[in-house]
Amino acid sequence: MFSLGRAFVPAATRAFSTSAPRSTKVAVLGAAGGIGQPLSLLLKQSPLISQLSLYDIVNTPGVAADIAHINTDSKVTGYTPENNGLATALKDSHIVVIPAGVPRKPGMTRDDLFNTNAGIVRDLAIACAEHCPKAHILVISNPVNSTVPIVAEVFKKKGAFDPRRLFGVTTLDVVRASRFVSELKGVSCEDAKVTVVGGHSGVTIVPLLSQVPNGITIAETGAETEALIKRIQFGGDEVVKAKDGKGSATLSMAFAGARFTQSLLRATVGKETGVVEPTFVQSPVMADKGVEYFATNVELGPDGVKNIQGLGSLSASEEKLIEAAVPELQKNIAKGVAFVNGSD
Ligand SMILES: NC(=O)C1=CN([C@@H]2O[C@H](COP(=O)(O)OP(=O)(O)OC[C@H]3O[C@@H](n4cnc5c(N)ncnc54)[C@H](O)[C@@H]3O)[C@@H](O)[C@H]2O)C=CC1
Ligand SMILES: O=C([O-])CC(=O)C(=O)O
Repeated sequence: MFSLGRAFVPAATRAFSTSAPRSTKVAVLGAAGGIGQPLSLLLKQSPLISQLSLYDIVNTPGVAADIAHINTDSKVTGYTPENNGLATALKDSHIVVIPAGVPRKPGMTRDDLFNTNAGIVRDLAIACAEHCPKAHILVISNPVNSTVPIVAEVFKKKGAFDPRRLFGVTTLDVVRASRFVSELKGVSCEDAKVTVVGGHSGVTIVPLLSQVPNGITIAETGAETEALIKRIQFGGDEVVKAKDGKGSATLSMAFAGARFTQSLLRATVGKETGVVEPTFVQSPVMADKGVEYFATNVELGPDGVKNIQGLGSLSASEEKLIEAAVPELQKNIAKGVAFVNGSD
């Protein structure tokens, strides 16, 4: 489990710095945005990163200059499209995190972002496949259920696809679910661990509340449980509404994105074993239902995806939630695949 104290405070940086690898470059694409800036700030605190490479179409020099003054050991560089900036930003990257693209406004679904974000993600994926084909690609840009297949199809066309290295970042769903359960039950977030599976939009977000450990019991049915499930599935809308036209979750997403990136670094460069995070990956779990990508808990290893965990035992209500997620996921995934394959 990610822990601020362990991973991100300067004291921990000093404690870990002697064993940190000499050259681990992490690139953030969309680094000047609402998510990109705080995410880059949090990543600057990671002792497992030696170079933080910040790319955006605007404003990156300022963001990079600012973050570069923080006295942790990593070097920060900023790039815009000028002077072949994207290629330089990506070259030799171990991880590329992608929060580039537009966020929702009230009344929009994540799928409504497809028309703008699909092209942005496709073009960035082409650049990744050309300049850092072995990098781990972490997709934050929505709609995640479609943008992850877009990246996969681009990499397949370039002969560079390795499903162990492509991740849709769904960490915010478990971060939220944990917080909501802790509020409802009056328990610590540390204890309120919620497995969330499926995808990253509305009904495709499926919390497995019957599996919450540590003696926390949540009724299978009833108004309280229904409201909790709805809140987890539509937590993003809560933020979009509160921001009232000024975007969607940025700070909690930066926290979640930093947690996932740090976990992947711990497993890949830190060679730590037993690192498990939920993530939307090419997965056998629902393949027999025609769903090629699916989020479950995944054990991360030196090459990325090491072991995709199954669903465990489900209540009858959870079976129904998964059934409801399947057609939506099929549609979202097919849309992403068609976008790349129809765009030659
Ligand atoms: N996976 C998840 O759980 C979450 C995903 N998101 C998604 O993350 C994305 C970004 O959200 P925000 O940071 O709030 O948006 P934002 O608009 O504040 O920032 C996006 C940044 O992307 C940059 N950008 C646009 N086109 C680019 C390109 N071709 N190359 C590089 N950079 C480019 C923009 O200049 C801007 O700085 C949205 O699609 C949003 O829906 C948001 C929250 C949670
Ligand atoms: O709701 C949105 O559009 C942003 C997002 O993915 C989230 O907050 O989970």
